[in-house]
Amino acid sequence: MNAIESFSGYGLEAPGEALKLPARPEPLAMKASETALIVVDMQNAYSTKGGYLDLAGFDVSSTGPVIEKIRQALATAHAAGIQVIFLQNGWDNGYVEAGGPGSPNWHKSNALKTMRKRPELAGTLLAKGGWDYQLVDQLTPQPGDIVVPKPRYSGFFNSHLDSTLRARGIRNLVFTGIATNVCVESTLRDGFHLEYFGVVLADATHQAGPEFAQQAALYNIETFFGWVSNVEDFCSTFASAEAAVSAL
Ligand SMILES: NC(=O)N/C=C\C(=O)O
Repeated sequence: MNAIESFSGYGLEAPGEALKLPARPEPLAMKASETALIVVDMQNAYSTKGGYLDLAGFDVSSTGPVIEKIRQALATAHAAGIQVIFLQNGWDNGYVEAGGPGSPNWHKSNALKTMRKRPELAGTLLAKGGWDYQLVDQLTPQPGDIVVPKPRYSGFFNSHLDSTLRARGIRNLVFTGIATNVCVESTLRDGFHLEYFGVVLADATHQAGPEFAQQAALYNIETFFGWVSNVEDFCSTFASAEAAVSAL
């Protein structure tokens, strides 16, 4: 019996059968009705040439397969009745939400730093309404999906993510998106401290920076904050929930 199997719930029994997702360091039992698929920041900024990460000098040349893996995970989540949540990172076009010099974000954000270094880019990176901020065309939210804007790396800060999840009785968060070592890991870590069970689908994520950053993030998650699985196992595990939903 793993940690989740021994948990008795909120007092209200969530519908559906608990399925066992193969994961490291051990399988995880989850009900589709208590699970959300979180798609982290799949915006032009993070996965498209000419977007913020590319302009700031990060390699985005191998994000294509990640988009495809996320599409597969989304198809399974939709069919299985798993709530899909898209996180979308950025700020108002006046950058008030980014914080001024009194905020560490103003000093550390490579988007803000890149715009300060290259004034011709001012107002273009991660600004609401702009191309850079938009979700990539291949991953358009479907009816019923929820988009949660966020102004910091962690999806739990200055956002409605926590209340959105709690209101739906969701306690398992399945993570995909970019970047594994920044917004994915930050959100999963904060989720851990808020008592959510976080699992990352490694092949549906990509790091910002060298490959060792991906490995380090996955190591941290597997060892300290959550679980690591992959898209194939996610899809085959929830195929039976899919069958149950289509039989309704
Ligand atoms: N989505 C992310 O992981 N973002 C990483 C860096 C940034 O937003 O500056």
